[in-house]
Amino acid sequence: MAEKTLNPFEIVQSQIKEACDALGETQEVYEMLKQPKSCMEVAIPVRMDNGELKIFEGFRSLHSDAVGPGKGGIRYHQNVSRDEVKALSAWMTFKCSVAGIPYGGGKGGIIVDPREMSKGEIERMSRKFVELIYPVIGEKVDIPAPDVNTTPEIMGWMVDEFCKLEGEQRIGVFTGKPLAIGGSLARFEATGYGVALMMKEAFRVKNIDMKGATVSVQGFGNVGRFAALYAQEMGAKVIAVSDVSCALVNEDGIDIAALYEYVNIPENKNMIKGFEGAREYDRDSIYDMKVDLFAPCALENSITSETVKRLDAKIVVEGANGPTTPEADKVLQEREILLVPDILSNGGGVMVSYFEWVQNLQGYYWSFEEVQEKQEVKMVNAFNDIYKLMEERNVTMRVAAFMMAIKRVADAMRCKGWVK
Ligand SMILES: NC(=O)C1=CN([C@@H]2O[C@H](COP(=O)(O)OP(=O)(O)OC[C@H]3O[C@@H](n4cnc5c(N)ncnc54)[C@H](OP(=O)(O)O)[C@@H]3O)[C@@H](O)[C@H]2O)C=CC1
Ligand SMILES: O=C(O)CCC(=O)C(=O)O
Repeated sequence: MAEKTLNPFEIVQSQIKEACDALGETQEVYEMLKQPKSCMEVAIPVRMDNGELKIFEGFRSLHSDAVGPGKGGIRYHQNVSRDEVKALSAWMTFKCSVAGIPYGGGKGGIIVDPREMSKGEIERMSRKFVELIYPVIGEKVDIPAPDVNTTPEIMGWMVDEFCKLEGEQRIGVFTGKPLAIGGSLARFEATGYGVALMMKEAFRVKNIDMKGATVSVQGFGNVGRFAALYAQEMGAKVIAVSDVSCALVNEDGIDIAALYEYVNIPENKNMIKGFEGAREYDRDSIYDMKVDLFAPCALENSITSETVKRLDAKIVVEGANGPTTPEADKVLQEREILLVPDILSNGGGVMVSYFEWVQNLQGYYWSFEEVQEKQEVKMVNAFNDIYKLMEERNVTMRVAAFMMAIKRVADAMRCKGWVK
């Protein structure tokens, strides 16, 4: 039977409800958290290269600013919707809370397939989007960053546009910027590096030696490729990866560094298809790999009540936001597969975005090693705290992460007198 809903906003609401119930939280807290504080919708006019005027639909949602300014990426994708952006902004609130950084949650998105646009068109659209959401973003208001199909280069255009409107340098308003204009070392690698750190912790608690442990990774974008690279560096054998073009399989381990170079060759269009060091299958074959650990690093609703039947793994570490549906969550729990939830495992990106913002505000910059060391300490501590709570309360790791996150946000709302 098909699942009742794959709407990410309904999914995040059910996750909030479950954690509020487990915490014995008040109805007021649930009511405050179950929807964003605001969600701006904009129509973005863009003059295309052929002279035609096209209007794109965009959103910026601020879920909560109880703990601090909103924080979260901007996504360019044809399947972006208002509900998706609202859900992603809520996950950001809880992710920042789990990471222990002083932010609330925000997220933006434009309904667009950037593959069909020239670089000039993407730049004009990005600048116009900033002009339109200018009233609701700011260094101490809501701080965007990259997400699916958005890059440091795009952040560079956006921060330039914002500073023009502001009339002064306010570079902390966007993170994930190029290094030359205030980006942080180790931000580009941060989300995938964090996913690999969480793989290491999950192997440790499951008593599996990471050296030689088998891993499959869905998605070979910013998150997937660095998760695979660092996992390999930590000793794991990455036997399968996929993107929209195909799945690649090599039981002896794929040479991820070589694949990384391959996708960066311009004629390969950022896709893994055609790489010679592995066999090629259709992209969804990634679900059929027998592995110790599966890392979904693409989009929402990857592990559903259908695809979960195909998984043969002991651990799932979520690199993407919202890759597992609630029904699939239950099946993983019944099968005693350890799931390290997105709001913990992909929190490395926003954590290093926070470090970038701190460096911008103080005008003093750290080394690559310093950033990664700080990231590792914070993420490993968060893993241990959540794992302990999971054991104490006999809940899943996802529920434990939401419980920890919601408690911190609820405490902040109480201190401000917003809820009882
Ligand atoms: N970037 C960041 O810092 C953070 C990102 N995230 C989340 O991680 C996920 C990935 O983001 P990011 O890596 O930045 O995005 P990218 O756009 O860089 O990469 C997305 C990847 O997913 C692939 N993909 C899309 N659909 C499928 C599919 N059906 N099967 C297999 N692969 C697929 C894309 O393939 P192709 O390129 O061929 O289209 C691409 O390789 C998202 O959920 C995002 O919200 C979470 C935290 C931080
Ligand atoms: O780096 C950031 O601020 C946000 C990254 C993001 O969008 C996410 O974690 O989903």
